[in-house]
Amino acid sequence: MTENNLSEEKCVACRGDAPKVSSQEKVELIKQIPQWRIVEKNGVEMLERAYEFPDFASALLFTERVGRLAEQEKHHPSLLTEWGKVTVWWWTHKIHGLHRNDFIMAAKTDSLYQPILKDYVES
Ligand SMILES: C[C@H](O)[C@H](O)[C@H]1CNC2=NC(N)=NC(=O)C2=N1
Repeated sequence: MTENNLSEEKCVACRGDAPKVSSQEKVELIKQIPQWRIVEKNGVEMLERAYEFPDFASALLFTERVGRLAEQEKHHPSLLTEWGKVTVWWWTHKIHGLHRNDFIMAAKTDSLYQPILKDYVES
């Protein structure tokens, strides 16, 4: 399996006529982000992952960093921030489904997680 280089990729500007990922692409891409699952909500396929935290402050810090990443990439998630937990959903609004960008953003989101926990342990 290729190294998880998804997190180094950049999102492409996505248009309304952009193709959704194919079933085969989904199989390959989801292998690179094994903690994520593909769910369907209101007929829209999206990527979903819940991250655990020791408290609300660290959950909020992670939320802030995911928000900053979204602004940088001009691609935005749905976020549910609770005490000790942040649930993230990625999908492409314009195509009402999954684009490669969503898998890239999920991989980038994963890379924000460990540094938060590490800082917490060391604090
Ligand atoms: C106008 C603005 O660029 C668009 O609405 C962008 C913003 N962020 C986005 N985020 C996501 N996830 N999907 C989109 O289609 C999208 N479109």
